[in-house]
Amino acid sequence: MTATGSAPSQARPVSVVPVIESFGLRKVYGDRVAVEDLSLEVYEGEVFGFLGPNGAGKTTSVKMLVGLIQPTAGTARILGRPLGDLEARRRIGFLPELFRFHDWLRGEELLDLHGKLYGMSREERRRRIPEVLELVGLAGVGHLRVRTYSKGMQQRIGIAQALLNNPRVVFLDEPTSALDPLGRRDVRELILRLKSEGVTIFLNSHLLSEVESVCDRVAIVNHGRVVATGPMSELLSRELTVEFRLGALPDGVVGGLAAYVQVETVADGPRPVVVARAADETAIARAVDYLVRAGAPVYGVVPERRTLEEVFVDIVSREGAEPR
Ligand SMILES: Nc1ncnc2c1ncn2[C@@H]1O[C@H](COP(=O)(O)OP(=O)(O)OP(=O)(O)O)[C@@H](O)[C@H]1O
Repeated sequence: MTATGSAPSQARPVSVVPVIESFGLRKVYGDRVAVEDLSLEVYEGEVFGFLGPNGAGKTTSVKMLVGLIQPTAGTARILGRPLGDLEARRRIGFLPELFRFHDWLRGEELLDLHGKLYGMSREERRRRIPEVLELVGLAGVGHLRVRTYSKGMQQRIGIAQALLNNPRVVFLDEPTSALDPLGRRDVRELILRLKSEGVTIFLNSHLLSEVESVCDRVAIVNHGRVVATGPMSELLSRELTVEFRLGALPDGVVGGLAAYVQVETVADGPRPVVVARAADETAIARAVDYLVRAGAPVYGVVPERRTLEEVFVDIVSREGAEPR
C-alpha cells in the first residue's frame, strides 16, 4: 500500500478525549451470553487492540459499538454520541470479519455503492475512490471485477471501503487474516499513518505480534468481559521473570528478597544467580535497592522480555477459556 503524503509517524501524542466509551454492554442470544459486561474507554488518535480467544465476544462487541445490533443491556457513546446515532455513524469506518463482497461488481463500483450508502455526493465519490484505492495499494485495478481479486486484494478493497468516508474512528475486525507478510506490513503502515492523522483505530486481531507492534493500549476479553486492559508497555512489564547475577552473598540475603519478588531458583557458587518473578519493573528496582543495601554485589539484572502472546496465554489460561 503506498502511503501518499507525509510519512507515517508515531510521534503524535495520544489524547485523553474518549472516542469510544462503553458501560456494561451486554448481549444475550436466547440462553447464550455472547457479551457479559463490556466496559472500556478508547481515546482519540490511539490504536486500541481488542483481543480474546475464539468466542470471547469480540465481534459481537464491535457489532454493538458500530450500531449493527442492539445491546440487551448497557450503553455506549461513540464520538460523544449515543449508539446508532446517524451523525456518529457517518464518521465511523468498519471492516467486518469475513466480509462477503458483491463480487460481480468492479472494485470502483463496489466503492461507489458504499459511497452512496454513506451519503457521499457524486463529486466526493469521484475524488475519494481513486484516493482510497491508492491508499490500500489497489491503484490501477479498480476497473477489475472483485471476483477476479486475490484474497489479499479482497481484504484491501474491504479496508478501502472502511476508509471511504474519511472516518474519525475505524473498526478493523481481522484486517490482515488473508494477507501475506508484505500485505501485513502495508496494513501496519497504513494504521500508523491513520493514527498520525489523529484517526482512532479499534483493532480486533488474533495476530498478537502485529498487535504488539502497532497498538498503544489493549483490552483482553474473555467470556464477554474485559479481564485485562492497559497501555501495551504496562501489560508487557507485568509479572516479569528476572535474573539477578550476584557476588558473594551475606547470610540471609536471599530470604529477604522474598519481600520484593518471588524467588524461583537460586544457583549457588562464587557468582550466585537468583531467578525470580516480579510483579512489575518497580518491584525489580526495589529488590536491587535491597540487595545493594544488604551488601550483596549486583553484577547484572536481566529481565526477561515477555511477548504479548505469552501475557495473553497466561491471562486467558488462568481465567479458563473453554470454547464457546
Ligand atoms: N447471532 C448469534 N446467535 C447466537 N449466538 C451467537 C451469535 N453471534 C455470536 N454468538 C455466540 O456468542 C459468542 C461470542 O461470539 P463472537 O463471534 O462475538 O466471538 P469472537 O470473540 O468474535 O470469536 P472469534 O475470535 O472466533 O471471531 C459465541 O459463543 C457465539 O457462538
